[in-house]
Amino acid sequence: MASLKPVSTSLPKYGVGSQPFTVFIEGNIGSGKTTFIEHFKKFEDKVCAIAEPVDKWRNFKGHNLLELMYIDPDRWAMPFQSYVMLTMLERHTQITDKPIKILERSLYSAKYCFVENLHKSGLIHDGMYEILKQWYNYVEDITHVQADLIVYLRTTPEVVYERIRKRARSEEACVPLEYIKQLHELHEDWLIRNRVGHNIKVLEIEADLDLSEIDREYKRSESVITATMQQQTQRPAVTASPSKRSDYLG
Ligand SMILES: Nc1ncnc2c1ncn2[C@@H]1O[C@H](COP(=O)(O)OP(=O)(O)O)[C@@H](O)[C@H]1O
Ligand SMILES: Nc1nc2c(ncn2[C@H]2C[C@H](O)[C@@H](COP(=O)(O)O)O2)c(=O)[nH]1
Repeated sequence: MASLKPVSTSLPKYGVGSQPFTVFIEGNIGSGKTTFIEHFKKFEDKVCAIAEPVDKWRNFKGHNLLELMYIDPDRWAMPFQSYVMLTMLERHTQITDKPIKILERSLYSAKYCFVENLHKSGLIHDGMYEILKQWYNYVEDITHVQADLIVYLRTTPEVVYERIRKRARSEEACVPLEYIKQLHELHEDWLIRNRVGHNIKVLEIEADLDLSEIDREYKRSESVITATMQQQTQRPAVTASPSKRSDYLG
């Protein structure tokens, strides 16, 4: 059978020019991403804030895929990851008329942290891993993923482990500290050591700070988001019309 031709690099990607300045909020489980995004809801006239679709994962046509992934990863980690990819891609391509889009997590944390960890831990077979990687490569070949800034809620595993226990999400009841440590190192490889060689600006937030002290970090991130947007609008707008970039926080 003739081999499929590779996707032509000359074809325009789906979604080019359709997305505004886009920020990913990344961090370990329990690092405070949802709480951080709630803080930005007060800028709702300028910010389209999109939470991670955990509810979709916990009830997909009556199936709790998140729970199935945790209790039977050999069987359910792969289908769970494929549904994560679908739901995250829906968010990356979601249209908004607001000048700033803030996403909780991204295709990239699923790829570089969770899928990597499942494979390193032997919870997904090499064949499954290769299928998922090929899906990621194809999706990135044909779809424009707007990524202008990553806000990394940097934490220590022990701190977030306690937060997860207090939050007491039933599906996470059996998550061991070792799993959180593995995810921490993969976030550090990706966002601090830049082992994947991405060129997205990363803002590191001290997310171990308690709720009573972290406000200063939220304020700092507002300033960096605004400043990064201004720097970008001084360069020719490549992937979104300048009009989408005219407004700022504040
Ligand atoms: N800075 C913080 N200090 C202490 N607890 C926090 C902080 N941020 C969030 N939490 C709490 O920790 C738990 C996880 O926060 P959440 O925002 O759901 O994290 P994520 O979305 O990253 O999993 C929640 O119970 C939340 O109330
Ligand atoms: N196996 C995977 N699990 C994932 C992925 N993305 C999120 N998750 C899990 C981790 C948590 O139990 C829950 C929500 O994450 P929070 O950090 O918001 O608490 O979903 C993934 O890609 N693979």
